[in-house]
Formats: sequence, C-alpha cells, structure tokens
Amino acid sequence: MAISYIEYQFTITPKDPATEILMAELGETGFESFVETEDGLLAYIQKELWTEDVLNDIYILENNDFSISYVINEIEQVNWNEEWEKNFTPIVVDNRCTVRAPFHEVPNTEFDVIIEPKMSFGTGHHETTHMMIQHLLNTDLKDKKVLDMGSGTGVLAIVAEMRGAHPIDAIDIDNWCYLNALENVERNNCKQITVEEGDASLLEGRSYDLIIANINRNILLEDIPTYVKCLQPNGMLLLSGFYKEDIPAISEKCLEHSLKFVENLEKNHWVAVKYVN
Ligand SMILES: C[S@@+](CC[C@H](N)C(=O)[O-])C[C@H]1O[C@@H](n2cnc3c(N)ncnc32)[C@H](O)[C@@H]1O
Repeated sequence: MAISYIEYQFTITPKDPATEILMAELGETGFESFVETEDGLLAYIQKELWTEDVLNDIYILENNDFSISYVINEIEQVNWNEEWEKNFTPIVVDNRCTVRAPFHEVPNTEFDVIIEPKMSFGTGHHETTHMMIQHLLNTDLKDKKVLDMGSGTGVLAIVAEMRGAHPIDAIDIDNWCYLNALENVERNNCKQITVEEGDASLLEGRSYDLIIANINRNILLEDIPTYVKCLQPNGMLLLSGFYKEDIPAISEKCLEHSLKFVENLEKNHWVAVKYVN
C-alpha cells in the first residue's frame, strides 16, 4: 500500500548544529525520515500523523541564532533508496573503512560497513562519526569489551566488532535509533553486539575495556562519572559530539575523575577525544 507523506524542505543557516537539533526535535514529533541536503534537511512525516500545528513544539525554529525556513510538499510514496542515492555517497575513512548504503558497490577497503538508508546521523558523513571511526581504526580492539553509548545507526559498534571487539553493548535513548541499529547489526552480520534502548541508567554494575560515546556536550558532562565507574583498569574512553570550545569543560570533568588525556582529533571545529584511566 502506498503511504502518503508530507515532506518539509528546510533551508538552514548556519547548518551546524541546528540541523542535528532540528532533526532530534522533529523525531520526537512524529517525523520518521530525514535526508540531509546541501542547504538543510528534508524531513518526512506520514500524512495521517500530520496536523497543521505539527511544528508548534519545535523550539529551534524560535532560536534567533539560526535562520530556518521551509516549504511543504505532499508526496504519494517516498522511494527512500532513490532519495539516498541522490544524497548519500559512500564515506571512506583513512582509506581503510567504507560506510555505504546497500545499493552502493562493494568497496575494496579493509572494512565495509553497510548502513540502511534511513537516518542521517551515523552514516560517517558527520565529522564526529568520522573521527570516532578513525579512533577505532587506530586502537587495538581485539577481545575488548565495548560500550557504544548513543549508538544511533550502530555504526561505531559495527566497526568495533569488525576490529575484533566482543562483546559489545550498543545503547540509544531513542526508539527509532534502537530499531535502526538492530537492523544494521543484522545486515552487517554482527554477532557480538547487543542493542538496547535506554541511557546511562542501564549501566549500574557493568564494566567495559572501552567506552565510546558520541552524544553531545551536556549529556557527556552528566554521564562521564557513570562511564568512569564502568571502566576497567587500563580502560579507554572515546568521546565526541562537541565543539573545540567545549574541550576545557569535558577535559576538566575527565581529569576530575582521574582519567589521563591521550589525544584529540579535530575536524571542522568538532572534536573527538581519547582518555584512559
Ligand atoms: C550524535 S548521534 C551519534 C550516533 C552514532 N554513534 C555516530 O557516531 O554516528 C547521538 C545519539 O545519541 C543518542 N542519545 C542522546 N541522548 C542520549 C542519552 N542520554 N543516552 C543514550 N543515547 C542518547 C541520540 O538518540 C543519537 O542517536
């Protein structure tokens, strides 16, 4: 049966970090698919869930730091693969790991991660995902027990398994991400990953050799103490989802909990940090 969608074509200036915030707010309001475009975002909601006041609770639209405009289109049936073929090119990280959709050609890189074309974040296109993959490629993960907090599509957990880690817990607070990660774990034939819906409150009594969390500044500042409690001796923490300007706050929190700084990666103002205990 053809499902009718209402498409919102957003133009966003500047795109960062407004696009990500807008996507999160729309996701909570019933929008179910997003495609990032050069100047903004396409967002889709099923026609039967749509009401005229659907954007009433989207607070970022009232934020004067960004200019966000949109046009609305009604479409009979969305061919997601077609949308993504137009907008999603494979990403290659350090010539070693490709993140692509199922309809792309099989690459000849060492690692090949297939992500179902459903959500924008966690495809490797974002700087933070890219840098977290770089960290994972440069870290010995063999037989390491890993937590991927804020797992999104599950891309980082999948790379961790391909690098020899096991077992791996992938946790995301969002139901849609949880379902998407389950699908991607299966598609990549991963056997070591357990996907869960939730947040740091699930971590009581758990322990890991490596914790990766690409979320955002405020959640990280709140949850770093919990992550540290779950780190084994000689454990490692990889954090991203924040800007260069946030390094002092994140660093202070890590040092307060006796972690030792190892390395920062930086790309277009975004940062991915590595700490050990
Ligand atoms: C920036 S995305 C990262 C996705 C993926 N790990 C990647 O690197 O591309 C952040 C994810 O964290 C999730 N998230 C936000 N707050 C969270 C929380 N308190 N606990 C767990 N997950 C959370 C969001 O739903 C989102 O999927």
